[in-house]
Amino acid sequence: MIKVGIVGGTGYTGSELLRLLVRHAQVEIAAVTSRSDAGTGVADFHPALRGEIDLAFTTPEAAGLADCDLVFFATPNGTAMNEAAALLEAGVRVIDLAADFRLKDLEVWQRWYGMTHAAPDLVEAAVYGLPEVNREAIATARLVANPGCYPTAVTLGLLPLLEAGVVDAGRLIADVKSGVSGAGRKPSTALLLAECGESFKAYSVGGHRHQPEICENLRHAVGVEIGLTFVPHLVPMVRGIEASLYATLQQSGLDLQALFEARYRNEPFVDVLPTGSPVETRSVRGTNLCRLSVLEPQGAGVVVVQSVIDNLVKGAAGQAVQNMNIMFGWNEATGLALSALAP
Ligand SMILES: NC(=O)C1=CN([C@@H]2O[C@H](COP(=O)(O)OP(=O)(O)OC[C@H]3O[C@@H](n4cnc5c(N)ncnc54)[C@H](OP(=O)(O)O)[C@@H]3O)[C@@H](O)[C@H]2O)C=CC1
Ligand SMILES: CC(=O)N[C@@H](CCC(=O)OP(=O)(O)O)C(=O)O
Repeated sequence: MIKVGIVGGTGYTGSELLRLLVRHAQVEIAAVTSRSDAGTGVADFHPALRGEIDLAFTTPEAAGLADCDLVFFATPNGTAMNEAAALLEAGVRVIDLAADFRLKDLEVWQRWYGMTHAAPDLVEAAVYGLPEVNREAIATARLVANPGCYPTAVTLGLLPLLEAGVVDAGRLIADVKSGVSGAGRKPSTALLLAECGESFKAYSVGGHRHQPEICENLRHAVGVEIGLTFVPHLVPMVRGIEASLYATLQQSGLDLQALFEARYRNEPFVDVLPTGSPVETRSVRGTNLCRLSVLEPQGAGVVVVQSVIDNLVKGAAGQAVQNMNIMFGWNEATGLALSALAP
């Protein structure tokens, strides 16, 4: 049994961590923080957890995080970078669900996140927590940068094509849609039902901070420069990401289905669907799965990959638990045997 702390237990990814960790056989939740709800019972705040947890939220300062074996930061960007060094020094392992340690290029990070990095030394030491690429490094990591939700869906979808060198890496397109929980629980007018319900829109078309994260992932994995047009959209649903990915094939006559099946054959959380199967977010809702489909419509030389995840699970908390399992040498799927909530 290890002791874990969760910083940010009232947010959407913190809630999802709680849902997964209360039933995790190897974990004791020792502390859950919220500055605004300190003193409130965790199960009073999250009624779905009644009978599962007997703790109250504390402030981060009073949480005794240095006594934990592992601390998850489910906090806004720019939070963990101020706290991680002291925890690591105290022997605590850290998984940050935000973007503080995701990009190795600090200049790019500072431009996109609009702040000066408080712990540049730790950026180098951090391991990007995408198990399908970095499993070995995650196993020995003290600090894991949990990937972004869009980058998880897009990277897993494009990786087999780029690793095999069969598409033009300079002209990739990711047309991606997210449910509103991707924006977090903090109130904003744009996320009111009357603003985003019965409507569908693209946003950040001119540039989104996940584009450099995806490019860095793919460049790191395959060693070639990546050109990617990434356009996110907001869909009036709560959970889920669907990524439609387009790439120009440089070879003909490929068995794309076999390529994808071979790449992910041993991956517990990537499911390559049979050709022609429906690819829908509800098939992964509440699970840690990424489901993929690959096609070359009309044999026209353009490959279309569809990738679906639950942004709060494989896109955040589930992937963080998967990383924890790897870091502590447990079966990677511990606590993650989840059925999809469909319909
Ligand atoms: N939502 C998603 O689908 C995904 C989110 N992420 C990332 O995960 C992180 C958390 O996201 P999400 O759960 O949606 O965010 P929320 O806005 O829903 O929750 C944020 C949580 O952090 C706490 N918090 C805020 N500021 C601080 C601070 N300075 N110090 C300590 N605690 C703080 C809040 O509680 P309080 O203010 O009371 O302390 C709250 O519990 C973000 O970085 C996000 O970008 C990553 C992948 C997917
Ligand atoms: C729908 C929506 O608003 N999505 C968020 C994704 C946020 C997120 O998860 O950001 P990180 O992964 O970088 O922490 C956005 O586009 O800003």
